[in-house]
Amino acid sequence: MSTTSESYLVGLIGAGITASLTPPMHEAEAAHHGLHYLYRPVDLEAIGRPGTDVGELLRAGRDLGFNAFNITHPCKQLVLDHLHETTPAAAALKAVNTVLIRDGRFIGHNTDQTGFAAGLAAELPEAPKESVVQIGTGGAGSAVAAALLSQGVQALHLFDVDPTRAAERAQALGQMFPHQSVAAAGTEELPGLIAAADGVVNATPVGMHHHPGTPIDTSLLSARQWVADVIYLPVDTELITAARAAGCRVLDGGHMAVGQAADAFALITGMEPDRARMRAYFLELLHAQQG
Ligand SMILES: NC(=O)C1=CN([C@@H]2O[C@H](COP(=O)(O)OP(=O)(O)OC[C@H]3O[C@@H](n4cnc5c(N)ncnc54)[C@H](O)[C@@H]3O)[C@@H](O)[C@H]2O)C=CC1
Ligand SMILES: O=C1C[C@@](O)(C(=O)O)C[C@@H](O)[C@@H]1O
Repeated sequence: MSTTSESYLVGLIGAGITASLTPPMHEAEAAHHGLHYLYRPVDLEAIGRPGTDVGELLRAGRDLGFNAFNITHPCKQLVLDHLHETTPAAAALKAVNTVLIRDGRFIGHNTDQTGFAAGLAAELPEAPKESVVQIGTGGAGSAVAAALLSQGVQALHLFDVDPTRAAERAQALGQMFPHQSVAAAGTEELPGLIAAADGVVNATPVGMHHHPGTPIDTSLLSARQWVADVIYLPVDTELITAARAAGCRVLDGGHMAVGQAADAFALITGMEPDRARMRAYFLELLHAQQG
């Protein structure tokens, strides 16, 4: 038996997340810390609820004794209206993926941003950051762009097949980071920007198992550059593989997946997780899932 002060009850609210690897990552790390910790996916598709029910589900979770929730697609923006407090970074991004429940109040954080930033700092600590090109400016891309700027990228060039989205993101991020340069890039200037950049980041779905290919012409890459991907299905995307072959340093998408989970775990428990151990377990889970 355990009381609410001795155990943790956590959930993930989102659509199509029943097979997510985040719940087992949290539970395995908690076991290493000797914690009673249960983490349940609350799959909107499985329970037939729309994303707009996220506030109702949060309040039900609070009443049932949950300590925290991760929040994912399609609720990262919808949840904002239901929070009592939001960190300045998450408020600026207008996206929350972690809600702590403290004294009945909901406090929103964004560990997608901090998780990507932590992976970049740990894996590519010496990476030059004068100029970076990021492809894709959707949900994950917004958090990644803010992470890149928070890590000191001086000039960030954003490209998206939806140029309006890239322009809006560039403007919003420019306001968040007024001392750095953020600009939307056009199709014609992209090859030149990629060839000249210190780093190239993919935040599109291109490269996933069901969406093969690379989002850029990889012949533009050279050994002095670093390349990051957000995709982790597979971990070794065509982009990461081509970048490695060109001699580039790489950051695969598994680092963001583990980083967001590790940062949420730290916020929920107040304990520092062993990130290398979480990464090793994550890779084990991925391999098992792929048979
Ligand atoms: N590692 C992690 O923890 C996470 C990884 N992801 C990955 O991020 C990927 C993107 O997810 P979201 O941002 O949620 O999707 P999204 O649909 O919100 O954004 C994708 C963006 O990429 C753009 N895009 C698509 N193809 C493009 C191309 N060829 N060139 C330029 N832009 C292109 C779209 O117009 C859109 O703006 C997912 O496929 C997933 O694999 C997502 C969340 C967390
Ligand atoms: O978007 C994601 C991915 C996720 O939903 C998952 O299933 O691993 C977990 C969320 O915390 C994170 O923000």
